Amino acid sequence: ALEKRHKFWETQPVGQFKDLGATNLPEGPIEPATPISDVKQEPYNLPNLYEWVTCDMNSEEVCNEVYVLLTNNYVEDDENMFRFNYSKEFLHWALHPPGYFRSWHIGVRVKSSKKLVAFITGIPARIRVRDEVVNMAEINFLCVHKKLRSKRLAPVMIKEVTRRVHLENIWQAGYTAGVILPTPISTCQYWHRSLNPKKLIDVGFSRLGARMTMSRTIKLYKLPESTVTPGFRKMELHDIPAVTRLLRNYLSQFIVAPDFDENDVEHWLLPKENVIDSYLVEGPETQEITDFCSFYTLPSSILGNQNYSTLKAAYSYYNVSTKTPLLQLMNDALIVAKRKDYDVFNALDVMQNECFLKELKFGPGDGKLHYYLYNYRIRHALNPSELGLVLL
Ligand SMILES: CCCCCCCCCCCCCC(=O)CSCCNC(=O)CCNC(=O)[C@H](O)C(C)(C)COP(=O)(O)OP(=O)(O)OC[C@H]1O[C@@H](n2cnc3c(N)ncnc32)[C@H](O)[C@@H]1OP(=O)(O)O
Ligand SMILES: CN(C)Cc1n[nH]c2ccc(-c3ccc(F)cc3OCCn3ccnc3)cc12
Repeated sequence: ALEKRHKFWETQPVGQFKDLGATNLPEGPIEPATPISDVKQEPYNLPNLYEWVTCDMNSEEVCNEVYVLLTNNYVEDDENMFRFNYSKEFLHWALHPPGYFRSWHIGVRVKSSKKLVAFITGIPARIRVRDEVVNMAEINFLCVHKKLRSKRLAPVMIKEVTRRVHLENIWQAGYTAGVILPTPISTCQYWHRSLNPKKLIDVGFSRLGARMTMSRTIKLYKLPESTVTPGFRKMELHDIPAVTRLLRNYLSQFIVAPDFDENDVEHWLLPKENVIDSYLVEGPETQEITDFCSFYTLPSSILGNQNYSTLKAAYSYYNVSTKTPLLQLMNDALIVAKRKDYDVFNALDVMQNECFLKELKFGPGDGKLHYYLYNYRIRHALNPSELGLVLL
């Protein structure tokens, strides 16, 4: 990463690789906020053929155009065998949290054909860094059509979303990526737990272990039909206050974590079919909520396989254990995911996930996920276990 020139990122208020050794730089904002009147009022220039469009994700038609762009042009694994296939319901959920700004859902169209060829989004989020709660934008879904790659469109998209975020008097952002950019605040490993090993091997996601037969592999990953924890049930509307208390308390131990209130918990954690699943453990006598686990649904398209077109994947989201061992709680999450026909359960090594990954038969993924803050310096990179933030 040191010899690589980052012509765009070297111009941005982010930790720079050249500053890696320096320990005298203060933690916190890199550039000060400016008066809104000093923010560039008009959009950045796009190449002539293209125009900006604000995407109303409440419009079925626009949401579908975004869905089609991402389905064909969004993130692939390193071997280009799979591509994220976020559903329309998922995109609607991901982009409409409390206080969202439609102006932060930014598209680029071809002027003549009106075809959507690029996209980038921001959503507002209160993120605590140590004991500072910072109003940030979470940036996601940056996508340039495969035919328009390597034309330096991404820097323009990034500058435009930055400008629109600044207009709302927000000066920091958080984002994650599979690529190394100046400069990660933490680098996490992702892990996969097979639920449908036969399909995973058929599509090339997994390989049959040495000295393993298919039937031995199926038996290795077998799970019980029903969950084992007494009082384990789906989260419901009336659980929001208790889940908020439980989650806020749990997340307070991490250096970087969302500062969720009840409105945020209602949006991000109340179950939504095929989008977000949340379960909790309610004590028998006291009705006290002692534990919580959640996962989101993000399928991947399987590129070039005759028998299957989609991998149904669950991604570990926020989990809290105060009474039920995290190992047992997450095993119940696996049991639920298997029963709901997921092929694989994914998790990052963030928070306390390290403690269950190996024991629950997760295998390491083939890449890393890097976490970034924009215009906010962290003196030392964090261990994944110091991160309490999961981005979609
Ligand atoms: C205060 C508010 C602040 C808000 C903004 C905060 C910052 C938000 C930042 C965004 C966070 C997004 C988070 C997110 O969405 C989750 S990460 C997923 C990103 N999307 C994909 O991987 C989809 C498939 N790939 C593409 O669509 C294109 O390859 C993209 C569009 C990725 C790059 O298009 P391209 O045609 O391949 O490339 P050029 O246009 O020629 O541009 C090359 C320049 O772009 C830099 N680049 C490449 N990938 C990047 C990435 N993932 N983040 C940031 N920068 C990235 C690259 O280093 C180079 O700059 P450098 O020369 O300096 O090295
Ligand atoms: C987080 N969010 C910003 C999407 C995103 N962008 N870039 C990424 C790179 C890796 C992961 C990731 C995160 C957790 C995980 F268990 C597996 C992952 O990727 C596997 C490789 N892969 C990529 C596409 N299909 C399969 C997500 C992302």
